[in-house]
Amino acid sequence: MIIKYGGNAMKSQELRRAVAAEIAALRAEHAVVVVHGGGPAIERELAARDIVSEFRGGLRVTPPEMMDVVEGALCVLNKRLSQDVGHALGLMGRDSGLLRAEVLDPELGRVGRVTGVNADLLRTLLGAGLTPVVGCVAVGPDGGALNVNADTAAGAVAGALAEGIVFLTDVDGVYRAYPDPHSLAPHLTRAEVEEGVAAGWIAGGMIPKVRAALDALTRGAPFATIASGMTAGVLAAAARGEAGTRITP
Ligand SMILES: Nc1ncnc2c1ncn2[C@@H]1O[C@H](COP(=O)(O)OP(=O)(O)O)[C@@H](O)[C@H]1O
Ligand SMILES: CC(=O)N[C@@H](CCC(=O)OP(=O)(O)O)C(=O)O
Repeated sequence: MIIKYGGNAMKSQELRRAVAAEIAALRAEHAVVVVHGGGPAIERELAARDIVSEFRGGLRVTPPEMMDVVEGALCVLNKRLSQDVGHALGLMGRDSGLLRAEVLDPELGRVGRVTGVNADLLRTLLGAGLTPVVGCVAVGPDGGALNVNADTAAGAVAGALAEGIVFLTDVDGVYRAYPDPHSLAPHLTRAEVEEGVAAGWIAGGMIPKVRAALDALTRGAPFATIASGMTAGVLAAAARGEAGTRITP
């Protein structure tokens, strides 16, 4: 199972440790790959350098000189997360071509579109009893780093391994009338997701998540679920289809 773990589900050290404990518990029954982002950690490092960043279509415009700061922040987080999870190996997408990418749009700078995943490396690590913890920086055709939205990176990994994925975030799933928690959709089809994005009831940071979920399903993942990282037992429940919003083809 692939777990996408992003900024909103790691707001405090307590939450980070709680999610790590959930992941460790899930390993008793499932081989697990963690793919993480860390928007707030990136923001902190940029702010410390008086750098203001701009988002277009949910993606951080990443000029070349900003890339080192983004990568540095994610690398530090990667080591913390893999230590929290235990029996883990923290890697960036740049290691051994784990995530290969090309420039998505020159206007966005060093932002990548994933073109390949080294699934064999992930299978080797899993076979050795290690949990890969993957940071969302890919290697580009020029050998340099590319900044990939972590939802997109996680969806690509789930598709490459043809395994289910859970996107952990700070809401219980996709609401039909955000932020009314009673409007949580337990299931959404591809057509309903497309309608939600077009109509605007799926917005902001939820758009890359549902798009990555659909991409994973297209590539062969058996399920894609969006769920809250703040709920105890969420991963086991999501694996059974009993938590969050499960997106189906
Ligand atoms: N229909 C919706 N249902 C739930 N959340 C939504 C919806 N539309 C937009 N959102 C927003 O998407 C956010 C989750 O995306 P994001 O902040 O990028 O999460 P993360 O940092 O965990 O990747 C929610 O906190 C909420 O503000
Ligand atoms: C291109 C792009 O936008 N990359 C993201 C990568 C981190 C990320 O996606 O982190 P969350 O999962 O916490 O949102 C960024 O720079 O913020």
